[in-house]
Amino acid sequence: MHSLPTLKVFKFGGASVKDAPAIRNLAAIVHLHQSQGPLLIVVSAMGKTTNALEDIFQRAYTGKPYAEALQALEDYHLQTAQELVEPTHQEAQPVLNELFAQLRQQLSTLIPAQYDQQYDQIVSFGELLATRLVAHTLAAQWLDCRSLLRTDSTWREARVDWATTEQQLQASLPPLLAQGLVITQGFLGGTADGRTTTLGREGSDYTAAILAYCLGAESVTIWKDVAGLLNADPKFFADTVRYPEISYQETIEMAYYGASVIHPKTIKPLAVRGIPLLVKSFLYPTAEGTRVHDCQHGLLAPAYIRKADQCLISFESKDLAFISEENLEVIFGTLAQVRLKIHVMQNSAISFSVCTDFSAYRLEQLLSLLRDQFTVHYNTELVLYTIKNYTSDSLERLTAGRTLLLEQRTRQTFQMVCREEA
Ligand SMILES: Nc1ncnc2c1ncn2[C@@H]1O[C@H](COP(=O)(O)OP(=O)(O)O)[C@@H](O)[C@H]1O
Ligand SMILES: N[C@@H](CC(=O)OP(=O)(O)O)C(=O)O
Repeated sequence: MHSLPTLKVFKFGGASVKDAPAIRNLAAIVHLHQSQGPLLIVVSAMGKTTNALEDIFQRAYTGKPYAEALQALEDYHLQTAQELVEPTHQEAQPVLNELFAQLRQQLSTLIPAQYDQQYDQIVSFGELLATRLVAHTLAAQWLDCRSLLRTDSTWREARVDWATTEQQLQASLPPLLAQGLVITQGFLGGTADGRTTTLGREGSDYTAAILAYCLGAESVTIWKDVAGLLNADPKFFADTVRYPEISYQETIEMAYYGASVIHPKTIKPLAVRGIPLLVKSFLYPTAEGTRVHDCQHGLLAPAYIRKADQCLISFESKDLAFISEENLEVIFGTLAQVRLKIHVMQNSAISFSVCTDFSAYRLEQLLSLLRDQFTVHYNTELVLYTIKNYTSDSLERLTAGRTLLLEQRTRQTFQMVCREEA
């Protein structure tokens, strides 16, 4: 493999490009590091743009009005461009106008019955817009990663074609990086026939890891609004502690259980090639942060992980038959078919329960496929909590005053499903 051993990959997420001051702060961080070797910058959509695009898409797909929401999104981008100093504004405005014209055109010609595919074509505009703005601000090269990051057509959660992606990136990136900074989009990929795919919500961290893996980079840094990888989300827990260093394995488990600071697919490619992941604060860019790498450490402080918007679905066989391997095969097959992922499962004699993300659309599909065979009950607006490396104190802290709908524990990990706090 032709690696770029001094290449650093920086990933800036929605919070770090949410407005003009944030983009200026990004530029300051980049300027600090620019002279230290080649730099590849991965950028997500601005602020909550992906949520806004999801909403606009949903409205357009179901025939509801969306013009106002689309105008607000356009104003948000143009206003941000305007607040950035010249020549960013002059240069970026026609590009943003052109992208919004394309978006309007695509929204008005959505193809029915291709929900997930159409979703990717629309929601991907967030990253296209943000990267244009950042590239103009930094006067840097803009790379459309959809032509290089090859995926299959598993819409909304595309799988990477590693061999093709590696070969294409290795052929294209070194000459570009030799000329200076390169800005590209997180979250997006492209099929062999040129259609846009997305890698799953919050997938830009994963993009950074894919690029680093394929180019044999020195490190990946993800710039966040927190001090590093903490033992809990500070938005929901007081007294969090930062892990100064942590192993790939611990991190992969935390991300898998739902620590949303790192996309769960990010770690594996980095671990395979021994590339460290640095989680750093864009608010305090010179502070230490967290180094995720191949390291040994003692027992870590218990990690509390909160996964909101969960749904607990239980299936009972209609004839009081026991839950058998045959029944489970049907249930698993149907969950896979409607693309609902199981986060926790439990069975009793005649009932089988799974905790999944809530999606009204996918739940309705599931019910229509299984209603004849099973009695299906479900509860929504639930939270799945996990404690890794739990202690009796941490269990007490989390469970006090809560009614649990489901509980499970192994030697290191405790999980419970309960109602969303009011
Ligand atoms: N264990 C954790 N450590 C640090 N932050 C966490 C953790 N779990 C969840 N978070 C949340 O992750 C957020 C940062 O991730 P995210 O919002 O995805 O960043 P971005 O979209 O800007 O890349 C933090 O603001 C914090 O609320
Ligand atoms: N913009 C996409 C991809 C992403 O990774 O975003 P962020 O880096 O802001 O989590 C999303 O919101 O899902």
